[in-house]
Amino acid sequence: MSKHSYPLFVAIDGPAGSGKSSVSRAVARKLGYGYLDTGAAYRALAWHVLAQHIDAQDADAVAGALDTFDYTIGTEPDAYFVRVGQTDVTDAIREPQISAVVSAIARVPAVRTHLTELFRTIARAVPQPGVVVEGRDITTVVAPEAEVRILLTATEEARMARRSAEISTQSAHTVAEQLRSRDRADSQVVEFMSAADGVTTVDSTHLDFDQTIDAVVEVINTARNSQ
Ligand SMILES: Nc1ncnc2c1ncn2[C@@H]1O[C@H](COP(=O)(O)OP(=O)(O)O)[C@@H](O)[C@H]1O
Ligand SMILES: Nc1ccn([C@@H]2O[C@H](COP(=O)(O)OP(=O)(O)O)[C@@H](O)[C@H]2O)c(=O)n1
Repeated sequence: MSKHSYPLFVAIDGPAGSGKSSVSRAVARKLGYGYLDTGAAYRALAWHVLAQHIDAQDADAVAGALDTFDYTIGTEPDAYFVRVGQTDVTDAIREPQISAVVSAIARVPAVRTHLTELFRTIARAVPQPGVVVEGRDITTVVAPEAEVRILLTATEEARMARRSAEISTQSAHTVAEQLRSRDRADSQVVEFMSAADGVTTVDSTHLDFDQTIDAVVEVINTARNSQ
């Protein structure tokens, strides 16, 4: 199959709370593209590991859990869902107990290799003319050849404030501490705090949500026009 029969690949990376999921989904909706949230797969595997009473710190046991990991995700921006087997885990994977162990799951090399392949397969299969794929290592590992590569950033202060506004069950202090410690753990595995060569940075610190969407769409349009 020639390269042009695949959807246009928009790769977006960034730290927790930078707006990757919400902005990517809105951009996909606006452009009529598919949307792939890769963090959901790491979270769903963490959910599966906990459901199987596997120790999340036991790398071999976590890698073993991939054999029974039956994962489905919706790539329509308006019909997002995440399933493991027959169980809808869309909301369950956002719970604090999942966020607390997901970095341990994500540092297992066999997990990263397996999920990276899965992301490439899912992204290629979307029916739309393009796909927005967001995570931590999309611009660098999953799709370094992507037509559009963006690092979405915001100051730590802005990211913490946005995330704690979403979570009412925990104090702002707890949310900030957990986010900071997850970013620290994730940074040891993949680089997502600074842009790799050829990656365009969009800093949303002083942009509101709609302005951030416009900034990302502009990067996509510029890249498309130069191809
Ligand atoms: N530019 C922005 N200005 C204000 N709020 C934003 C902006 N971008 C994202 N948000 C909000 O911040 C929160 C975190 O965004 P989210 O997409 O979950 O981040 P990530 O996927 O990077 O962790 C959401 O409530 C989202 O609506
Ligand atoms: N491409 C990716 C995406 C997520 N992840 C891992 O999955 C976790 C959850 O990702 P997420 O995108 O849902 O996290 P948020 O930033 O949205 O809270 C991250 O903390 C990473 O440990 C990863 O390692 N590589």
